[in-house]
Amino acid sequence: MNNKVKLEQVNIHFGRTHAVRDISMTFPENSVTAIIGPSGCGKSTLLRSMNRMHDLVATARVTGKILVDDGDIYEKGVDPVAIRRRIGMVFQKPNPFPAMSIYDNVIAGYKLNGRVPREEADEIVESCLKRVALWDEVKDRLKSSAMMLSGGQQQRLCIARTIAVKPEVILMDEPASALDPISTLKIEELIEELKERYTIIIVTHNMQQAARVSDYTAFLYMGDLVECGETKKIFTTPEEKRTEDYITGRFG
Ligand SMILES: Nc1ncnc2c1ncn2[C@@H]1O[C@H](COP(=O)(O)OP(=O)(O)OP(=O)(O)O)[C@@H](O)[C@H]1O
Repeated sequence: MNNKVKLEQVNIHFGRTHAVRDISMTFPENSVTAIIGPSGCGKSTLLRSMNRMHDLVATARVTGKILVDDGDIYEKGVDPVAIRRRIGMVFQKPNPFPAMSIYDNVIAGYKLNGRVPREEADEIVESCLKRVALWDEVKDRLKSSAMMLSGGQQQRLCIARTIAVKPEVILMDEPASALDPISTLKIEELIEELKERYTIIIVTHNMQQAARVSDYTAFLYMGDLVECGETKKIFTTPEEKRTEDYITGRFG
């Protein structure tokens, strides 16, 4: 399998805090990789480095290489906005644009490329909403505010907005942790489907969720990558004692 994203000796500092320490690993194309580990171990920090979110944080410093299709996304001259289009992000709390309708939320990012003919926009909205299994629930109220939707529906809308810009990689930061069990299940099923087209990297606190949705798992502890490999192996026969202690609930 092709490696879509490759990290080479990635270090991330916030001022004097060394949040991510010398991490090298790969993320295979069309697969789901879960990043797990106790609170504060650097999961979100690592995830955010993969679409240059730290550019917006004055104290943050990212060193090493982050390669997508072998191109370093931090290389001089690379436009971070173009990177964020290729590498989309879904956050913990659903964040639809509150003043926009359901329809406008889906097409908002795509429209940044320029004017979009009505028919093309209609097609994109319908196909993206179908792909996140929201179409049947909202097709009769596309012009209603996105804030009228439930939390789980809002999160699926945000995923529709993310895929509308045709990303290659989708980063998800605890995408279901603010949702009820049924909405969580829907998001997990959706992740399974999305990996056919995208490379997915998900941060989760929920070990069962990591075991259910991911093909590969990376375990981080205090900024270090302790172990990374096939999810089945990490959860049954991990190499490192710290991994075993964490997944069996002995700490964290
Ligand atoms: N913007 C920031 N400024 C300063 N320090 C930060 C910033 N973001 C993260 N950190 C620090 O980096 C370290 C890693 O934090 P991070 O949020 O990545 O952990 P996490 O594993 O995602 O935790 P959680 O599971 O609780 O969300 C922590 O020590 C945190 O305080």
